[in-house]
Amino acid sequence: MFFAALVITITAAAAALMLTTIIRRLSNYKVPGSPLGKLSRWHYEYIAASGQMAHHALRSSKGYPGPIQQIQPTSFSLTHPRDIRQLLGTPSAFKSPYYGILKFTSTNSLLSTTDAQRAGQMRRVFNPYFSNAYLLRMEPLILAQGIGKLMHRWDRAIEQEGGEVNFCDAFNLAAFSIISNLVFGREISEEGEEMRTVRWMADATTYISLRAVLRLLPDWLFGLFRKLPQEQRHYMRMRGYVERAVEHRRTQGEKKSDLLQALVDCMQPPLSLTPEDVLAEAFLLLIGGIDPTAYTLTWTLHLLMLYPEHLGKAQSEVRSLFPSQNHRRVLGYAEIKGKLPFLDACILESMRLVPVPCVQIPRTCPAGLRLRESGAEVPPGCTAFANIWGSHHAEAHWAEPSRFDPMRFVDNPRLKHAVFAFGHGTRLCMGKGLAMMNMTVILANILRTYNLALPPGYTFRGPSITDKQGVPRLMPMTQLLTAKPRRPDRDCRLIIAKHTQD
Ligand code: HEM
Repeated sequence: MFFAALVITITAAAAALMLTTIIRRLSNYKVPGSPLGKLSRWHYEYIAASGQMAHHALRSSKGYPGPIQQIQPTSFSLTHPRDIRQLLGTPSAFKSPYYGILKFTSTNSLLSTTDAQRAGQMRRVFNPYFSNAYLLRMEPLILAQGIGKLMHRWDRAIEQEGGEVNFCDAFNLAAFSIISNLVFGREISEEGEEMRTVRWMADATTYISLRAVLRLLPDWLFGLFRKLPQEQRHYMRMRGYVERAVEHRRTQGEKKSDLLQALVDCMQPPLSLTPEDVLAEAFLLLIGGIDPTAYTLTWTLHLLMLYPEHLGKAQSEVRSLFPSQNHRRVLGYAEIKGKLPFLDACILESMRLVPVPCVQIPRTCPAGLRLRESGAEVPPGCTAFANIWGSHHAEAHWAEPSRFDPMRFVDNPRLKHAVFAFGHGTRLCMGKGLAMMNMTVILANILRTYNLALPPGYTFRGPSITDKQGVPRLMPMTQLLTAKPRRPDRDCRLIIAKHTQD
């Protein structure tokens, strides 16, 4: 009797506690949001781990329920560009512990650290190597390794293979060559070797991305997915590549003046980085430097191919300013910077439509952060996600958001401040200048030199070329940490021919 009463009392108490928690959570913070998300953090973790973050961010911005939404019991998502700028521009809104999933090795890098002091120190170490002056000095190397080698291969493909090329592979290879020479002072020399390295790199980033999103799941579930033999093997190869570069630099007598040397020098006081710390930073430069640049280029060229009117316009712009009497001369950044407004707009519009490396950028909120647009005060210690994908597609901010329309930036240059593909504020991407230089130079030279056509039997869209709104459909995408084409072997092919008349 006594035990029965005890069990009933405990059960009733537990039920009452659960009910109060549910009611408290649902009525918590008077902002819109899905009840599931308000009740439990697992709903959103599942969305992230299943690669649906972009889809979810998009869905949450459709119909625009307002500038702020609750996505977890203590997490909010911000969609208005002004609120995003305010959040990312607030120095005391530190990176949230979510960044822990972005550890490339066993220690934190600049990207994953939530320690603002350590981040400040590392940014000061990196800064001189991303300055305009340094990049201009290194331009001959960047051009030779990137567009120079790419055009050499494409010219050969015209002569030997009927002009069929894969632009996704070409951009990965170009980005890899530039970073391995600029950062590590190393060449990937033989032709066969180059393509194999690029495949290892793609597998390594898949492994890192999967490991990152699976870390959102409970440990036991992560354990089940841990075995990805090929991806893991290739991750280890790339790790070996970075380790050997660091080790070689540490042990060789001669000092160089590059990023790797700057990192190796940090092993001395005052920073006293451990070898694992140096490895983590070097790995960040490799992966952060290659993946986003190569895939932003891939999406931009894909979009230009889907919209022939914009392709034609971009080609005319570069060809009329820089006639191609001498095909062998590669256009450099100093020559074209600021002179190709339409091409600049195409790159920006592509980064708006597909902001490759970021869906949501999370920050831990400090006390007293009142958002100007929503008027909400996010409770201190809670996570606020800058919903980049959602903001870039919100109908409240963009006319026909799913359409690739570079003219929107030509007509209204101020709109560029609402594009956050490189982040914003104190933790803005360090490689923005290098990436813009690479992307502009590569695209301008391709558009000037080659005529581009889709190969026969180019079928990713199946029977319907456009979506319900009449907008050309993008090739299928895999969205883990970065947005990549799902079938680059099928969907990133082009037939190229040399352009001969201006
Ligand atoms: C189109 C190309 C690129 C895009 C779209 C891009 C985008 C981003 C984004 C969104 C972040 C994170 C911002 C945040 O978490 O708040 C970031 C961070 C970073 N990126 Fe990039 N990135 C690109 C190319 C590069 C390149 C070429 C490098 C250098 C080799 C680079 C180095 C870094 C570094 C070091 C950070 C960490 C900065 C910090 O946490 O303070 N990125 N990038």
